Amino acid sequence: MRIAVTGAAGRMGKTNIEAIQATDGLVLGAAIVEPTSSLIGADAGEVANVGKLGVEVVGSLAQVVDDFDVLIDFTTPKSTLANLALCAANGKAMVIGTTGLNEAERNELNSFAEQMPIVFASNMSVGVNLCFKLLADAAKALGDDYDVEIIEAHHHHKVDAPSGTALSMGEVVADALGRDLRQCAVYGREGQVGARTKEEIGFVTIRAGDVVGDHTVLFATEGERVEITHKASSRMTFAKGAVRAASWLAEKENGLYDMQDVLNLKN
Ligand SMILES: NC(=O)C1=CN([C@@H]2O[C@H](COP(=O)(O)OP(=O)(O)OC[C@H]3O[C@@H](n4cnc5c(N)ncnc54)[C@H](OP(=O)(O)O)[C@@H]3O)[C@@H](O)[C@H]2O)C=CC1
Ligand SMILES: O=C(O)C1=N[C@H](C(=O)O)C[C@H](O)C1
Repeated sequence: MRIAVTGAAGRMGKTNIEAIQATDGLVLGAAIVEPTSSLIGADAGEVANVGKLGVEVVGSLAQVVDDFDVLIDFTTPKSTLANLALCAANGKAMVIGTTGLNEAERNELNSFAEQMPIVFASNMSVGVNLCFKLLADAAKALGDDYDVEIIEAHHHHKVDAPSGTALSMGEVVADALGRDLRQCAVYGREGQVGARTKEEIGFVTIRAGDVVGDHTVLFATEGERVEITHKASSRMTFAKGAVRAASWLAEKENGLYDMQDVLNLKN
């Protein structure tokens, strides 16, 4: 299977190329960077520090549309939507890890899934996807007596907040408790905000140094606290998930899938 990687010079793009290179049955078909990038023409393997791969970095996905079967895209919401349009028009599948999409952008992504198979997940790691399951169980067992707060930490380059994973965790917990996250989320607190309401789900964002990605969901009541924590120490955990999703997508029907589908964690 031939895989294309957009954002090929980014933190995840480079790691995805490394993971493709290390996976039997997958080959890098194309590597795409921004049209203004000085890396256009370079060897994609050299950009990703895995040695020459004989794939020239290009500045436009349209230019290489015949060179791949599945696109792995970890870029920006605007770039992801443009790439979706091109892949839908050309019968390609996509694995999308981009976070920070607003509601309208999410809806647009969802509608592309009628025309093509898509795996879209805020976090491709096995551990976080297991945590989603544990969180639903914990929220159902603990119920409304426990305050829920979600704390996430990432490196100082990250541009969206809260992280996509923190928001997904919030959605899982809110669903399990019969709440609508859009109504009960509280993003940071400052000043005379008043006492906490029972319903709210609070989000705390830390941006510092080179933290790859830490997430904790805290359930607290009088007398005890339960914390479910995941810590990523290497981006390779996300890249391995992305290439696993790309292989899994082969022969899949059009539709929107997530990593729970890929990992068979839904039951
Ligand atoms: N789902 C998951 O498991 C994970 C998701 N992520 C998400 O992935 C995204 C990327 O993260 P990260 O790699 O750290 O970010 P980076 O900024 O390192 O990489 C993004 C890359 O996309 C490139 N890009 C932007 N627009 C275009 C375009 N129009 N065409 C081609 N390339 C483009 C950027 O190029 P330039 O630098 O030239 O602007 C950059 O190289 C984020 O949304 C992040 O939250 C990250 C890790 C795991
Ligand atoms: O930007 C990152 O780095 C990460 N982004 C994803 C998110 O927003 O949840 C996943 C991971 O935590 C790393």
